[in-house]
Amino acid sequence: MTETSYIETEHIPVALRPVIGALCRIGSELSVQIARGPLEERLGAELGSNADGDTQKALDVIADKAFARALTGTGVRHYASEERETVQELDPSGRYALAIDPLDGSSNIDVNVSIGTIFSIFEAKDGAEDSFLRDTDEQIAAGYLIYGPQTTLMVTFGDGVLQYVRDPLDGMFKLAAERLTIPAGANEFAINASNYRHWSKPIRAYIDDCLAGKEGPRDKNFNMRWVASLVAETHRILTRGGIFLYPSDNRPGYEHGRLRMVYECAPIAMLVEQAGGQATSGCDRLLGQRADTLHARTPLVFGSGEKVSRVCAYHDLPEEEVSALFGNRGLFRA
Ligand SMILES: O=P(O)(O)OC[C@H]1O[C@](O)(COP(=O)(O)O)[C@@H](O)[C@@H]1O
Ligand SMILES: [Mg+2]
Ligand SMILES: [Mg+2]
Repeated sequence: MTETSYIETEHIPVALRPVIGALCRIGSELSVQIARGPLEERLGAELGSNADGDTQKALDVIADKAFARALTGTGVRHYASEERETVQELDPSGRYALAIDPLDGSSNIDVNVSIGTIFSIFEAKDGAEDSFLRDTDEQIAAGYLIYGPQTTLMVTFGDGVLQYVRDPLDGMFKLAAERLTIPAGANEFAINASNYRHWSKPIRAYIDDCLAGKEGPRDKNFNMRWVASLVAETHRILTRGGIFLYPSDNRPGYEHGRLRMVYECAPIAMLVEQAGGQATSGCDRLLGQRADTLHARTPLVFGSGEKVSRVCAYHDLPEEEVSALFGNRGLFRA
């Protein structure tokens, strides 16, 4: 089988078909391994830590090596991975630079909850790092694979979001939807609320007002979700709406949040905008910003546009308003 026989290619730009095909081939293999769970050799075993100091699990390393190998010879010149300190050259004459989070949500490997792979593609520059430390608006493609009850590829080439589902009957990724848009009006927010005491006042005020529900200034009830897999949260929001926040907070090392710009936030932001939503680093549009190091972190807020703008508006409230208890927060009372 050639790489491109793993996915229906009609909507994929010709030059990128080998790259997307290779991602789907490895995604397919990983989905089988992940589905076997404990029948496999300890996928969730801790091996040590990666360049960024995060714990590295066996599956993080397996996925990284498999993607690097499969992408060699597909037109990828520069390969940047969460699991590697520096950029690796795969194909000196390749046209593309690909950044990858080979396994996202690795705390969920052992508990049978959705995990995934996130990727971002640029036209390569001569400089390895220069190919990634640039305006995120210059991405030419972005997407993720999610390994859940269904294995799905969500991808954009800058003209809307395409959804492909892996058919377990023949292992082929088949087009399930195109021009996907984030539904408006879902009353769901996703944030790791255990960090409440570390957040800034505007983030606390925003969440306080959601929690106050019908009795608060928002005058409606909300639901909260936290899967701890960015791919799973993104998939839910692309499918039924809502908002995701991983803000900066005052824990040491979290001054810029937790998530990484190059291979997590930039590709998710491109997908979200292509689906009609918004993505910011709290207030400022994320696309258009650039990372200054390969593993740099950034706060991330994304989801349906109206909700993301509201988070930004809380940052503009005067001090007495963000400090006030929700009952007294006058400006947001309808
Ligand atoms: O454990 P926390 O602080 O809630 O962080 C959860 C976040 O960390 C991540 O798992 C980080 O990704 P990795 O598993 O690739 O390191 C995200 O998927 C998720 O949104
Ligand atoms: Mg991740
Ligand atoms: Mg990861």
